[in-house]
Amino acid sequence: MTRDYSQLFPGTTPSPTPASRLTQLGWQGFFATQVEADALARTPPVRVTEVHRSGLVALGEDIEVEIPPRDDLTVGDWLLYDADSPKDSVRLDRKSLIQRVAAGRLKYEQLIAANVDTVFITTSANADFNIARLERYVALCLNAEVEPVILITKPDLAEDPDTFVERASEISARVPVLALNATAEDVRNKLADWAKPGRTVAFLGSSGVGKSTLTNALAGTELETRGIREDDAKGRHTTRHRQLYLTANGPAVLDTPGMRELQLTDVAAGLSELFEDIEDLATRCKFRDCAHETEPGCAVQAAIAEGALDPARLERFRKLAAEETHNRETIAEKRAREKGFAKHVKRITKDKPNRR
Ligand SMILES: Nc1nc2c(ncn2[C@@H]2O[C@H](COP(=O)(O)OP(=O)(O)OP(=O)(O)O)[C@@H](O)[C@H]2O)c(=O)[nH]1
Ligand SMILES: [Zn+2]
Repeated sequence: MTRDYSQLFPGTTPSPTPASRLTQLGWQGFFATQVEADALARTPPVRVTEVHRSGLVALGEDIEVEIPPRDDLTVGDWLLYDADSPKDSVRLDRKSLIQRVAAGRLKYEQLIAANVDTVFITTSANADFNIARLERYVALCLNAEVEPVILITKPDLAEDPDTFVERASEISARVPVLALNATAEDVRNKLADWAKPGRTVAFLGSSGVGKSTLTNALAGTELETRGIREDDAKGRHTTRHRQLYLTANGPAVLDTPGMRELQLTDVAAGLSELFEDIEDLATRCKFRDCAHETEPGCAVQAAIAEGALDPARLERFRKLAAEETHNRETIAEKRAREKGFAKHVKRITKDKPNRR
């Protein structure tokens, strides 16, 4: 089976509507430029749409394949599928990667999703609205190299929806904020700047804020239903959804349980980006190790005194930074332990090649 993938390279005319299966899957120039055309024909690109303990499901232009379990892969990854040896399919470089710290005594990083373009951080214009949580999500997105957009749902039920938009807009000038009724007709139009064919989006937010309603609105009646299947392996009858939905003329929509409970891990870069105003101020403190508390010559406290910095924002920055440091240290300890163990294993399995 040889296919011509040349039309998938950037700079060529886009395929006629409806979008090709690969475009629906979120195939982009970023990935195409990583591979020679003949390699694409030999080992066609497939995208991981589901991860199970028993293996991965991946879809391509006209193939659906299963790949043995690999802990270096996650939903959204692009692979060059090797039909002769599926486990050796090569992963293409990621455009973005969302991770979390798994809960439990031993914290470890868990890959949540790869190659998401836009995360719609979703909250409602009601008691769910919480600036600190929004900041946490924004930092997480920036760190993952994902573009964050804040959506404020249920404006139709709020007395003064504009105040929520104003408050969310203060988080960062580079994060767009939109109020939208998730149950209204114009959802696709309002999200059209980000939710287009060839792109991958996800919704992040608390239960009940409208994530499913928005997902359905984007998918419309064109929701890819072949992904829904029955699983009665445990004698129970539950409907499970594919974790990556394809839409005929819209984006790929990622909907995984893992997206729901995200904590901070290794997001130092995202935090610096989000709180760059405070970091800028801190460079002007008299002492390099200033804790911005009662030190003389503290530029951060001076800004608070002048009313230029909200003390609550400094507090939130401290809390997020402390959480990030704690998570990073716990992971570093665990890695050090694992490394010791890995060395030990390597010594006894010396002749076996190590895939990672
Ligand atoms: N009036 C109004 N109702 C909304 C809006 N957004 C969501 N709802 C309603 O709120 C309820 C919860 O919406 P869901 O889409 O199920 O919320 P969710 O975020 O997917 O919730 P989980 O699946 O628990 O994570 C539904 O009854 C929606 O119709 C909105 O903007 N306006
Ligand atoms: Zn200071």
